[in-house]
Amino acid sequence: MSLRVRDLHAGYRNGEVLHGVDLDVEAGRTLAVLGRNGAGKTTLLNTLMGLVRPTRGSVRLDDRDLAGARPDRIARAGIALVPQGRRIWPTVTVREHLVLAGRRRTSPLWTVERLNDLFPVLAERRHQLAGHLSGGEQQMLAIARALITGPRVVLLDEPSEGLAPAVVDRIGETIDAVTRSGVAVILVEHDLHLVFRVADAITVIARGTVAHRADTPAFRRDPETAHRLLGVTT
Ligand SMILES: Nc1ncnc2c1ncn2[C@@H]1O[C@H](COP(=O)(O)OP(=O)(O)OP(=O)(O)O)[C@@H](O)[C@H]1O
Repeated sequence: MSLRVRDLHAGYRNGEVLHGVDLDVEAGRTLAVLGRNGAGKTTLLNTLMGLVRPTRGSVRLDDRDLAGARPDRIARAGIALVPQGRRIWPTVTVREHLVLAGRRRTSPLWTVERLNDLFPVLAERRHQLAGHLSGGEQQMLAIARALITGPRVVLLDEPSEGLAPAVVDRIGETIDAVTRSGVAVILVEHDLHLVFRVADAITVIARGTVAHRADTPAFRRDPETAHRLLGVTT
């Protein structure tokens, strides 16, 4: 399985945001997408999911081009988004989240039992309202809700946002478990500690284009590039 994105253009009424993005990710690998605020990372994930309509380019999952397809068709083809801010439903229980998402299941890879093993806290709290979970637990639920649909590619938008370091470590372990199952991950993330821990490769977006690409060890050996493109000291 591979996802190949070529020359992707997309934006909003007030203008184009992505000006021809290329990226590739394979089964069982994690690609991190980095960039300064406003670079277009969320727009990229939302375009891959069909929530923003591309104006040009291709999004090939194996031999199917999904560019321009509706989100439900993209989900059925095997792409799932864990959105920025998690978007869980506060007044719905943990179990109901998984039951509702499980109706859209396209593969039996991630069963409820398997998700319970990966997220024992969600199993314990299955009858609680999601709004009563901690931020970390809500993020686990958002990831579980994506996995239960049986995706081949999971798009994660800033999963560490607002979480304590120990909880971010758990997110890292979760991403490792997801890729070990053969699923590909595209991770948009500001926390470089998490990125360096889980990503095989890194693509940096600047002003809607790919400014840099490297495997993670090479990126770590090049702090000047990280500083120039991201404004951070690694
Ligand atoms: N719904 C929208 N309508 C119009 N413009 C938008 C919309 N969403 C984002 N934009 C604009 O698109 C550009 C890219 O935003 P985007 O959220 O994709 O960046 P980002 O790299 O994810 O930033 P951050 O790291 O802050 O989340 C910004 O200029 C933003 O103002």
